[in-house]
This record gives sequence, structure tokens and C-alpha cells, in this order.
Amino acid sequence: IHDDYQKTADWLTSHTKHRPKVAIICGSGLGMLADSLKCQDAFAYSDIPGFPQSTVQGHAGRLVFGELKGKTCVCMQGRFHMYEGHSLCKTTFPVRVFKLLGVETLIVTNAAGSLADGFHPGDIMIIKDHVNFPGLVGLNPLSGPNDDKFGPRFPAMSDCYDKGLRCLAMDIAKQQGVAGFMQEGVYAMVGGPNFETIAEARLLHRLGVDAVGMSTAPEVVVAAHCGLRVFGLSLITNKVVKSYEDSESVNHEGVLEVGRLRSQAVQQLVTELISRMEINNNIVKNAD
Ligand SMILES: O=P(O)(O)O[C@H]1O[C@H](CO)[C@@H](O)[C@H]1O
Ligand SMILES: Nc1nc2[nH]cnc2c(=O)[nH]1
Repeated sequence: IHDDYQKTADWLTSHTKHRPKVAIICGSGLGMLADSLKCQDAFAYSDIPGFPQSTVQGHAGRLVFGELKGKTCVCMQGRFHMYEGHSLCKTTFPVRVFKLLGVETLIVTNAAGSLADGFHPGDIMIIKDHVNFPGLVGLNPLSGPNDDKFGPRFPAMSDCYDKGLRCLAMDIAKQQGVAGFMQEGVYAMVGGPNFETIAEARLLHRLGVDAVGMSTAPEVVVAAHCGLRVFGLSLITNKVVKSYEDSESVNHEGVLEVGRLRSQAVQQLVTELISRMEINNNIVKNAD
């Protein structure tokens, strides 16, 4: 209920002077994004009233406030997944807290396996759209009574990944010389925690999914519902095995390792995007 989100937002407001306009959710192995924030105020999730706990390796479990290129940001170093046993409401709890804190733009990142033939580990995929498999069968964070203070009962999802930000990110990647490993595509969320069988991988591939992971879609649905502008990135950490002849298999350590390898590139891209995003969207820049 609204009061729970408000209580957490009020607690945070009374513990930090930062008033973020941008929120970042760090995916597996991508938590270093938070380290580059200046003038940090950091809180362990266990100290924040109402916050769930991170249980996954590679998700530190800290909320970090600070400045990035003069813009005030809040960064989740560690996200919540459905497979950890959290309800979808809890999984997405921080997104509504961010809304109440005054955040306008949400940047989501994740680690994902690729299905698309031209994609390789280490590629960075700008998320153009998603398939929310749990959502399609009713496992949706918006299930239950609608909270009209946040958004409508039946929110549109056809434009949830902001086109302006996607174009800007691609321009920045070209300028930074990393266009060679940039992709754009469709992310699918599955429940996890197991990785895909070969039959499941083939199914997803046939359905037009470019990358698959176990997060992000619920956060984006809740963000779109309450009117946040969303930008999403998947770091391709592995190819999803689609052949019975293939002897490779995926594991979480490998996922985290690719995260570390590409952390610098992801950080540079996100930093520059944050630095330039308002101008691109013709929002008058603040005096800061
Ligand atoms: O989506 P993020 O949190 O980046 O993590 C991805 O990586 C983990 C599997 O290695 C899963 O949790 C999957 O969802
Ligand atoms: N479901 C799923 N999640 C991932 N996260 C990182 N890699 C993968 C993958 O191959 N499959």
C-alpha cells in the first residue's frame, strides 16, 4: 500500500540530502556502476525500513545516493528476483519508492544469455522491448487492487523503453568507439533460477527473443505504470546453449566474470547517457 512506500521514501529523505532524478538498478556483476557516484550516501538494504534483502552473489545489497556528472542519482547495488522467494510486489518495491523520491528516469541493467545468432558474450544490448513470461500468465507486480496514486489499472506497455534514450545511447556508443559490440533487441524474463533447457532455448529463439534473463520486466512494468521514463541494457554474458551437440554450459561465476570484463564500458556508456539525457529530451537543464 501507498503508506509503506511513503514510509521508506520519508526515511531515506531524512537520511540523505540527495534528491535524485535518476535511478539505476545494477544487474549481476554490474554493481560497480554505483562506485563512480560522487559525494556518496550509502545504506545497506538491511537498514532501510521496508526493503527486502539481496541474497544473490554479485548483488551487494546497498542503496547508494550520489552525483554523476552533476546529476543526482540513486543506485541499487543489487536487485531482487522472483526466484529468491520475494513477492513481485517486494521485487519492485524500490521502483515506487524512487517515484516518491522524485525520480523521473529509471535505468535498468542486467546480465543475460543470448539467443540471437549474431550476439556474442561481452556484447551490450540496448533493450528495445521485453517479453514478460511470468506476467503473461498472471505473475505480475500490478496484480491486486490498483493504486490509482501511482497509475492506471490498465497501463500501456507498447512504448515502455524510451526511444529517445535508445537513440542517444547508440550515438554515445559510436562516439565511444564501442559500437562494434552494441546490439539492440528483445529481452525475455523467465522465472529461473535454473538456466534454460535446450528445448526452452529453441522455443525462445523461435519466438523472437534476443536475450533471456530472470529479472527486469517486473521493475519496468511498475516503472511504466507510474510514468517513469525507462532505459534498459543487457550485458550478454553467455550464449544460451541451443544444440544437443554443444558441450558448453552456463554458470553464474561465468556470468559475473563477463560483468567484470565489461564493467568499464557499461559504466562509461551509462555515465555519458546520464550526463546528456535531459538535453536530448528537451527538458530545460537545472542550474546544476
Ligand atoms: O538479471 P540480473 O540480476 O542481472 O541477473 C542475471 O544473472 C543471474 C544468473 O546468472 C540471474 O539472476 C539473472 O537474472
Ligand atoms: N535465464 C537466463 N538468465 C541468465 N542470466 C545470465 N545468463 C543467463 C541465461 O543464459 N539464462
